[in-house]
This record gives sequence, structure tokens and C-alpha cells, in this order.
Amino acid sequence: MRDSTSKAMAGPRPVVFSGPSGAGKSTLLKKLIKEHENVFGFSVSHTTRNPRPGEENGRDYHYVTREAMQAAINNGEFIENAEFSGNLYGTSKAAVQAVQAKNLICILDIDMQGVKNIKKTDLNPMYISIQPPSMEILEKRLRDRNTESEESLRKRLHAANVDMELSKEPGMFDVVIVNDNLEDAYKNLKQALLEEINKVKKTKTSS
Ligand SMILES: Nc1nc2c(ncn2[C@@H]2O[C@H](COP(=O)(O)OP(=O)(O)O)[C@@H](O)[C@H]2O)c(=O)[nH]1
Ligand SMILES: Nc1ncnc2c1ncn2[C@@H]1O[C@H](COP(=O)(O)OP(=O)(O)O)[C@@H](O)[C@H]1O
Repeated sequence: MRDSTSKAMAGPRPVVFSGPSGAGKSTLLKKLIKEHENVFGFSVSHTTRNPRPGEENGRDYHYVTREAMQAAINNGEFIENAEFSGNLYGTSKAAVQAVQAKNLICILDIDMQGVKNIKKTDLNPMYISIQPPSMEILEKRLRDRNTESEESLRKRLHAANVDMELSKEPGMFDVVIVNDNLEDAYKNLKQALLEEINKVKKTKTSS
């Protein structure tokens, strides 16, 4: 039996975002959080990859060594963790609690392994998949982003193929958004979250 009391106390239902690297998750999430900063909070993951130009420790990720991260995982500090493209990534319990303590909708940006592992927990989020219009467009966007080496690009494109296949499994996601035109994708995203956004706004104005 799941403990509904602790969930009710944990605040609004979290939202998990997944989809291939380069699909546009960060772009859409940043827009969403900027427009609704009193509604959404980002679960800041840990990673062993290096920060990209413009990324900030503690805001985009907690950048850590593999040794430190493995020790924290062994210590039971993570809800889930995964190896992606040669690096460790994970959601700490503290990252989610920090958002829930503010009574915000907690947003998780995680890969497919993370989605599968979160499904085994009692977090009970809504699952949204962000997909590119095609593999060709995905590759172009990833190349134009200019953040990856040829080796990393190859790994990401391979993972994207696997991800896009796994995403087709019925029931894996509550909502699938194809990010072709950015403004249209953003509108669809807001529409999918409208009910949850209104719920949070209502509790804020009535308290
Ligand atoms: N399982 C899991 N995946 C994560 C986590 N944080 C980020 N990811 C995923 O790791 C992958 C790589 O992320 P990143 O290095 O930021 O590259 P990008 O997706 O190309 O911008 C993406 O699919 C993210 O969704 C996490 O805490 N857990
Ligand atoms: N709808 C879109 N049309 C064109 N370019 C896009 C669109 N959405 C995102 N991008 C660009 O594609 C690249 C990958 O997007 P990003 O948000 O980093 O993806 P992810 O977080 O899923 O890896 C970025 O350079 C971003 O500016």
C-alpha cells in the first residue's frame, strides 16, 4: 500500500519530462518555469559531466565527481540514478524535497532509465514525453547547439534511437509533445499542464 498521507503532505503532483537529448526539454522547461516561477520548481540533478558554457552549478546541475556521486548513491541519498552517454546522472531526495517544501510542482528532466525507475517509487508524477519531429532534425539541432564532441554526439544519437522506440510503449507517458515549432509545442505543453497550474494558483491565493 502506498502512503497517501505523506504524498498529500508532499504538495502538488510532480511532472517528469523525458525525451531524446536535443528534443528541446531544457528550452521548454526554462520557458515554463520563467513564466510560472511561483508554480514550478526544478529538481536539480547531480551529474558527473562537465558544465557547458552558461550552465551554473546548483542551478542547472550539481556537478560532482564520480567518486562523490557513487558514495552518495551508496548512502541512499538518491531516488534514482542512471548512466547516460558515459556519465552518471541522478535525482537526489533532497532535490525533490527542496521544491516540494515550497509547495511548487516539482519538474524532473530525466532519461528513459529514470522514467522506468521513478515508476517503481511512490512519487506518482505526471509523465510528459518531448519528441523531435524527426531524427534528422534532432541531429541538426544537436549539432547546431555546439555543445557536444563528435563522440558525445554519436552516443546521444544512439541513445535517442533507443529512447524513441521505448517511448512508443503504451502507457509509458501521459502526454507526448512533438517539438516542431517551438511556440506551438510550448502552447501544447501549457495546455497539458493547465489543470495542475490552476490548482497550485488556487491554493496560493486562498492561503
Ligand atoms: N535518470 C536521470 N537522467 C537525467 C537526470 N538529469 C538529467 N538526465 C538526463 O540525462 C540526459 C543528458 O542530459 P544532459 O547532459 O544535460 O544533455 P542534453 O539532454 O543533451 O541537454 C538527458 O536525457 C536528461 O534528461 C537525472 O537526474 N536522472
Ligand atoms: N522548436 C525548436 N526549433 C528549433 N530549435 C529548437 C527548438 N527547440 C529547441 N531548439 C534548439 O535545439 C537545441 C536542443 O534543445 P535543448 O532544449 O537543449 O534540448 P534537450 O534539453 O532536450 O537536450 C538547442 O540548441 C535549442 O535552442
